[in-house]
Amino acid sequence: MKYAEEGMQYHLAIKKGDVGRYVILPGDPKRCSMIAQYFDDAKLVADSREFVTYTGYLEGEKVSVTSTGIGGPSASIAMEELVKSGADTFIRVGTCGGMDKEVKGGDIVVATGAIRMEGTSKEYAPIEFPAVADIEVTNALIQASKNLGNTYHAGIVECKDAFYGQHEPETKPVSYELMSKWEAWLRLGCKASEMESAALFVVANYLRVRCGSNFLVVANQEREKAGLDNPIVHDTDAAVKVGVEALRILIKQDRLNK
Ligand SMILES: O=P(O)(O)O[C@H]1O[C@H](CO)[C@@H](O)[C@H]1O
Ligand SMILES: O=c1cc[nH]c(=O)[nH]1
Repeated sequence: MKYAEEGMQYHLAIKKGDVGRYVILPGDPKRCSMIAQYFDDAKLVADSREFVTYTGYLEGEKVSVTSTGIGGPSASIAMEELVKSGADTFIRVGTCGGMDKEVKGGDIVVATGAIRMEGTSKEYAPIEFPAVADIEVTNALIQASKNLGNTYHAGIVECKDAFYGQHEPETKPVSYELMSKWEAWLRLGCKASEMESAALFVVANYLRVRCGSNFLVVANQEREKAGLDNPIVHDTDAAVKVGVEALRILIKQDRLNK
């Protein structure tokens, strides 16, 4: 595709050499500078649309952080252009809403797989293909949560395109479908709801790269509905620290396995 100058990626405005093989993927562009603070010698390398990229070092290895924006369409663009620029290992660091009643605001959720109730992954793979996280990245995220003493939950997350379809389903013309599917996801033990992992996991499988996800739980609407205490937490630092620690684990493991 030739929309940009030779070697420059059209949306992210990065080229080969600008990013490391390891990339953290937050949704929110403003989370990038927070994450880059944990890198050594971090530099802003691009700021284009919703895609902000910093590159620095962890354990002496070149690493980057790029925001994906909200939803599968922009997340798939970020992953495609990062892979074209040399990346092969991704950790999404996001926020989510708890679903299972055990999952509380302030906890960490590590996704083992994602429900594909969004549109982007369907333009990559038939619906029978599962959106599954990479096992090495997932194990590193679980180990990182343990190392840092976080309360964490590993399991399936739901991905959808409409944030307000999750939070105000009864107001939508297709409430019957949104509410009955939500009930099924709850009965199946789904941990949390977010928006990008299904697309990222399917695109990662297609591109033969590794991707896992961890999230800060902002709150849990099911706890609220049941009259249980429902802490509301917006500070994503705990999830950022888990993502950075998991990257350190992966870098060391990859060196051993070389
Ligand atoms: O906090 P981020 O990483 O953006 O993740 C979550 O927050 C956004 C919705 O508020 C969606 O992108 C969802 O996946
Ligand atoms: O409830 C939430 C919180 C963050 N992101 C979501 O998609 N849903």
